[in-house]
Amino acid sequence: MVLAQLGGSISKALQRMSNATIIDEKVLNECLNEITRALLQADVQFRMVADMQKNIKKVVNLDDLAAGHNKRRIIQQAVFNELCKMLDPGKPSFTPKKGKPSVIMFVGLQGSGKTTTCTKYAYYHQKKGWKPALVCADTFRAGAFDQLKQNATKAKIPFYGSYTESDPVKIAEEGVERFKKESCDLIIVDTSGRHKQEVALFEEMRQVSEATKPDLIIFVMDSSIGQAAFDQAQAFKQSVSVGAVIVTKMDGHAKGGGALSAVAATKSPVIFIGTGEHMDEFEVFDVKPFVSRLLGMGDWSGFMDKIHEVVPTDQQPELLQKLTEGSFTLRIMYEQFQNILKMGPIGQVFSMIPGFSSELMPKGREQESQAKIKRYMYMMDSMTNEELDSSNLKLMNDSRIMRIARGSGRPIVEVMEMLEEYKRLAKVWSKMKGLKIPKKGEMSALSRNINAQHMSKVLPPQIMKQLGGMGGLQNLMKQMGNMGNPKDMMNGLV
Ligand SMILES: Nc1nc2c(ncn2[C@@H]2O[C@H](COP(=O)(O)OP(=O)(O)OP(=O)(O)O)[C@@H](O)[C@H]2O)c(=O)[nH]1
Repeated sequence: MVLAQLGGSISKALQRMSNATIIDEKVLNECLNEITRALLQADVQFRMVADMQKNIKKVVNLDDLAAGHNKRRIIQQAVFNELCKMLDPGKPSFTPKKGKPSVIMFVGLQGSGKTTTCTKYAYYHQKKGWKPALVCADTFRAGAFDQLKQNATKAKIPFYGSYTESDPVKIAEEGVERFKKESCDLIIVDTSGRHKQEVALFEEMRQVSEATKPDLIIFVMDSSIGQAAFDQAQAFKQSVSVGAVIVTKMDGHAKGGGALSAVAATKSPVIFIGTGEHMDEFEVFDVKPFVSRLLGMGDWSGFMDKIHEVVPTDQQPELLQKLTEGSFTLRIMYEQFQNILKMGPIGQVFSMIPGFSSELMPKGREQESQAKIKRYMYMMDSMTNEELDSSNLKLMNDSRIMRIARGSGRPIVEVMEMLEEYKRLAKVWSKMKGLKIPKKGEMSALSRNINAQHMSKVLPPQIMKQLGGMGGLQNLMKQMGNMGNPKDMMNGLV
């Protein structure tokens, strides 16, 4: 994975520092120098690295460190924040609205993966119910139109282009106009790839932009781009108003630091990343989880943030009590997963089991979700009885998490995800006040003790609507009567 080496080097530097008995200025400097070297070796721009070092020094107060605070955590947090800052311009990009026509123009260097990414972007939105269309305004590269046509046909997305017209501005204008008339809500314009020295091509890009008045210009960038990245990206930004970035080929082994610099140069957020050549190898990008993974922290900060959200003693005493009483343990979650897998992928039923709502089993993605549940179960297979029977997440310290990841052969971030899921479920269950929580092999207790009031609290609103509100739910539960397990609950539904 791109940037993995950089992440590894930074983590090592932090580890070495935290092994020191006393963290004084010398130790901190050594650590920061090591991080600086790693960033430079990964092709991050010098000025950015220097700024980052200065900023970290500003926020890390050595007196605090001497007072026995968790040094590693403080410095790690500062490094984490700086890396996030590098990738996060602090303002979101334009977000198109379904049903309302938006023109999205793609620009980027030759071979950056622009044409592929245009189709991935269209396909991603099409799956979510949008009506996308593709316009090929790349008249520079022979074969560009054929490539777009082929991709678009495969994904059943309407496209527009020409074999004879050589003016990209004309094609772009015509295409946009046509798809607006056809009520497409996402009109994607692919332009020719260019290099910053190609003045004429930059001028052409400006003209396409002026003619089509895009709502958003996306700069597509190959993650393997090296030191030249910053200047290249800046050249694009200066010519047209780039509003978002997509980084491609994140599945490769390139150093990737250049991509970090280029993102900073455009001052625009990364919105997606490309992770392969196939149409669906495309992911929404989030800065914090990305940097966490980069530093080998898992999504630790998000996880801790959420724990604090969920378990602050003063704000949610009831939840804390539930969690610490052991009412919903990881073992119970494991058993619930077993039940789900036994039942097979039958969408709607999952919403009938408290907490196992559409979030875990999104409709249409049951197979994928099943695989995820299985992975969670492998991880739980690597847990000790103490861990499975405890509902105190504080028990799950770094070394336990690492051990579970190693034992199950899964990345740390997935263990964090699984614990995150547990936390979500524990939260839902805590709302089931007064309900007898099923013990091992006692799933039937759930359906005997549950009442419509409890159920309505945990069912997603759309399911409640489908059931006909509270009245419908009460009827359904009456019908279910003494049915002993969730499978029977399902029979009442389908
Ligand atoms: N591994 C991998 N390959 C990718 C990814 N995105 C694109 N590619 C490949 O990169 C190559 C170039 O992609 P194109 O889409 O043709 O690039 P382009 O930027 O449109 O090229 P120009 O029109 O010359 O500017 C193709 O072989 C793609 O399959 C990705 O996320 N991962």
